[in-house]
Amino acid sequence: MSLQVENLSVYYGDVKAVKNVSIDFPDKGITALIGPSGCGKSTFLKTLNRMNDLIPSVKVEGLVTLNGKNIYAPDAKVTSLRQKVGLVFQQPNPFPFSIYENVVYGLRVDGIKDKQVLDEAVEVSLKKAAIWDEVKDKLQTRADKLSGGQQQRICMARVLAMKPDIILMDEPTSALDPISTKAIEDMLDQIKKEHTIIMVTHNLQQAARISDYTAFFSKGELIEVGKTKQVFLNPEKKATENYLAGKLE
Ligand SMILES: Nc1ncnc2c1ncn2[C@@H]1O[C@H](COP(=O)(O)OP(=O)(O)OP(=O)(O)O)[C@@H](O)[C@H]1O
Repeated sequence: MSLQVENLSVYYGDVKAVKNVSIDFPDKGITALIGPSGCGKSTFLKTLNRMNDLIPSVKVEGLVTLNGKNIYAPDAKVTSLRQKVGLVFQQPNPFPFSIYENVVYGLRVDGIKDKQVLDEAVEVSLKKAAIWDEVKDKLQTRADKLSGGQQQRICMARVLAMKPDIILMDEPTSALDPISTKAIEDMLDQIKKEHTIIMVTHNLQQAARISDYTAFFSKGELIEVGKTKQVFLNPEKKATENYLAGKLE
C-alpha cells in the first residue's frame, strides 16, 4: 500500500483551505493529523477518499495517488476507492438497521449473498472492532439503539468488513466518554498492524498516546510531519513547538 499526496490544494469557492500539501503516508500504523481549529485537517482528510466530491464549491488541485494510481483520474472509480479507503466520522452514524445488517452493508452492496460468508464477516469484523463479546447474542438489535461508544465500534466493524487498506478517522472519539475512548484506542492499537490509519484529533494527549506519526497543520499548510516522539519532543519548527506548548498564534 502506498498513499502519496503531492502539492495538494483544496478550495471552497475562492477560499484556499488546504495549501500545497505534500506527504507520503507510511504503510501501517497510525498517523495523527493535528492543528488549530479551521486549519484544514478535515478537508485534507476527506480529500483522501473523495468525500469532498459531494460539496459543489470544492476544487481540488495536485495529485493523490494510491498504489501509484491517481484517485482523481477521470476513469478512477470512487466506489472502489472508498472500499480501499474507509472513513469513520466524528459522530457515530450507524444505519437504522440491525447490528448484523450494518456490518454486512457494504458486502451486500457488492452482491455477496452467501450466508456463511456474511456470518463470518460479521464475527471477524466485530471481533476486530472489539465489540463481539458485547453484542454476539443480540446481532438483530438495532445498532442505533446501542451506546455511543458501541455505535462507533459498530461503524468501525462496518468499515473493517470491507477490508480497507486505509482507514480515515475524523475525531473518532471526541463524542465519547473516557471509557469508550479507551476501548477505541485499544482497538486501534491492534488493527494498526494490518491497516494504515489516518486520524484527525484535537486531543494532543491522544495523538501522543496512540499515533506512530504526527502531521502538524496550520492555516491550511502542513508545517511538519515525522515520528510522533520526534514531533512532540523535538519539533523542527517553532510553530509546532508553540502549538504543542499551548501558544496559539
Ligand atoms: N463546506 C464548507 N464550505 C465552505 N468552507 C468550508 C467548508 N468546510 C470547511 N470550510 C472552511 O475551510 C477551512 C478548513 O476547515 P476544516 O474543517 O477542514 O478545518 P479543521 O482543521 O478540520 O477544523 P476543526 O478542527 O475545527 O474541525 C475553514 O476555514 C472552514 O471554515
